[in-house]
Amino acid sequence: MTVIEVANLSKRYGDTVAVRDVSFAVEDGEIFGILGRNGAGKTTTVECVAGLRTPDSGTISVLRRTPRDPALRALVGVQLQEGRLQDRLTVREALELYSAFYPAPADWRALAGDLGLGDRLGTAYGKLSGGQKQRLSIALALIGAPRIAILDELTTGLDPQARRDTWDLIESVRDRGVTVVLVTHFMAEAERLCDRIALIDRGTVVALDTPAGLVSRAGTAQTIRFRPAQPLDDTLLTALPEVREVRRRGDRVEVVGTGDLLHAVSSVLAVHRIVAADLRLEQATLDDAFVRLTGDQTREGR
Ligand SMILES: Nc1ncnc2c1ncn2[C@@H]1O[C@H](COP(=O)(O)OP(=O)(O)OP(=O)(O)O)[C@@H](O)[C@H]1O
Repeated sequence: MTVIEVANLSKRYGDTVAVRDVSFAVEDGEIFGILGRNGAGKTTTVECVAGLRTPDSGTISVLRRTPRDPALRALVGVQLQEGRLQDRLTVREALELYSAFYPAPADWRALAGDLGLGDRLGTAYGKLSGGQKQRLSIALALIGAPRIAILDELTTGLDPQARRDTWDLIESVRDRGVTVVLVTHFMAEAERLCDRIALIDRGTVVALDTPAGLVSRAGTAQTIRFRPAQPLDDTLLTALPEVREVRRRGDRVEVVGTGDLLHAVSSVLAVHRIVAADLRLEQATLDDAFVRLTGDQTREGR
């Protein structure tokens, strides 16, 4: 079931075109990534979806309603980049305050416990670590027991461990049955978490696919290395549409190709009863795909 549908969304600020003709659909229960470098138009897109900005053109439907429908307030939890709280507000006060906004809020004590904030209820926001602030902002996005959570640049500024903890949290949010829209400029984050990704560049969607789909769509080469235990005729491999090149390095074979290369090569080896020893696959990453699909030479904004 589609829970968010964005069709031909455009938005400009004065002379700056922030978003141009963006379309995508988010399915129930998925983690949907909006990935792009700084200034690509990600925040503008999700702010329109959250009803915080008015598009210049295009249509948006969220749970079959228009974004500003008051009924959505309890159904969509939003954690936006500038969601800072007052430094002196404690975790407990913030949670109580926010739960008062909703008709049927989640149990904030349980939520704080689930998010590892149970022992921080009396701590002032200004005294929390970066990771704890992020946990609190996730808790506040979930306090209304929403069906959709929109999380924008959640892990920016966190150290690698706190970032990984936050990834686990996002997965646990999805496991509660909440659909997650995740805005990020971190490739590794999108690759690890997202079921599907809309890759946004200069205000437009340049590709929309699974992480693996984006990698193979970019046509970035992968390499398989192995040592055949029986004699191998290279033409068996070069005949495969997935294979671009077969190289020999001593007793090792290197197969360069695209698509589902590993499956294609291992099927041929199995048919000819050739055992591949020390088999290694060097996979292209989403990082490589990003560079290809956006034509980004500077590799900025990763
Ligand atoms: N309120 C605003 N007024 C004028 N220009 C804006 C405003 N908000 C965003 N922009 C511009 O619109 C473009 C898209 O910005 P947006 O914040 O949507 O991108 P983003 O992909 O979320 O980037 P970031 O990750 O840096 O937040 C940028 O060129 C930005 O400078």
